[in-house]
Amino acid sequence: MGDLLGVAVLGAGHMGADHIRRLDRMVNGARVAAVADPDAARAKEAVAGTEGASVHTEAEAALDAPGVEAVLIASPGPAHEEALLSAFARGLPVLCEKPMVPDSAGALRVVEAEARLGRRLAQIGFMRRYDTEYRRLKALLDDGRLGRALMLHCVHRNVSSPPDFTSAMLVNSSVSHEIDAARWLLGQELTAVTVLRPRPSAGAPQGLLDPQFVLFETAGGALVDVEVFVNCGFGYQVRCEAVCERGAARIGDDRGMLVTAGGSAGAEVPQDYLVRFADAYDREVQAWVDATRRGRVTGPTAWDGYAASVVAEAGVAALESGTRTTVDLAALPELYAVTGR
Ligand SMILES: NC(=O)c1ccc[n+]([C@@H]2O[C@H](COP(=O)([O-])OP(=O)(O)OC[C@H]3O[C@@H](n4cnc5c(N)ncnc54)[C@H](O)[C@@H]3O)[C@@H](O)[C@H]2O)c1
Ligand SMILES: O[C@H]1[C@H](O)[C@@H](O)[C@H](O)[C@@H](O)[C@H]1O
Repeated sequence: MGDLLGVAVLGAGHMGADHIRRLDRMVNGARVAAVADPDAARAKEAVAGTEGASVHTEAEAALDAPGVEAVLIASPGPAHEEALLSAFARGLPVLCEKPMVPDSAGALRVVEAEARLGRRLAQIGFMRRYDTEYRRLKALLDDGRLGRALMLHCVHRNVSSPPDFTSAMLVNSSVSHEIDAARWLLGQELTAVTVLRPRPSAGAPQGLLDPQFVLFETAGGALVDVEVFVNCGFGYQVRCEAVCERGAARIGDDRGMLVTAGGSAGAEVPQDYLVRFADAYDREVQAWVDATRRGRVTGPTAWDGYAASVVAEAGVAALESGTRTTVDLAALPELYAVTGR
């Protein structure tokens, strides 16, 4: 390994371009060695000002480019399985954006491929685990002061959804974060899901079932509810309140700069995830680079990515059928039992 970890970034869209900037300017110990995007112009624009990065239209070409020692996958979810398996075949450590693989059969193939290697190579991009407020909530729940957690009340609002966003994606793209956060905060698997929906907002694109109300049951008897509203129009808001036996704790209240002017006072509300979770993404990528340089893999596992896909798939089935749907996970491979969550 050189002085700086050479990273190939696959996908130079919203997230990919932000991660390229982060690797180039924010994170210590890494450099962008190659970028792949079928849209070459987008890839070139994303690396403008970045020294020494080769540009490719094929992911495989970027993985084989000189100086590549690790991979950051930021292509759309359906492209992740092939990219992960290609990285595994080359023994390259990977940071893969969520969802790891949107369909659970593909996600299981990734888990099985890594289990066959007998060592972890993948960290999954559930960045909320690196957010300061989420980490404080996790520490509070773990120390037991409030007793057992009984319920999580979650809110996940986006200003607007991208043009190709579907009703299923409210569950398998947006709520995938709450699925992972709930599993992590509670240390329990999610076992069943029900999705209710009020009348769609007039502010949502025609035909999009937005908002939705998602209710999860957990193996330990807790309940997790999520209001997901991806065309709320007013701000990017992610909240979570844990209700425990001896107290409650809430994170995600908008406590940005308070502006007083013209006879009123108001807090700023972030407009997107790149602002709200900027620090979390920085810490996530720095932790990945640091661990990779030490020959280690930490953070959310491929099993966590698989579990999120299975729960999300049950959620989409529940949305479509209007009925409570149970979650059926495969057996946990030894690799993840040992590395734990
Ligand atoms: N962690 C988060 O909060 C967060 C936020 C946004 C997006 N994401 C995830 O990041 C990923 C990318 O999302 P986005 O919003 O940047 O999408 P995007 O559409 O803005 O960008 C995706 C890019 O990937 C390119 N691409 C398509 N197929 C490819 C392939 N096979 N190999 C390489 N590049 C390919 C596209 O041309 C496009 O430039 C998705 O998995 C998404 O769910 C995560
Ligand atoms: O892909 C994005 C991303 O994961 C964001 O964090 C989430 O808020 C959005 O709803 C989702 O569409």
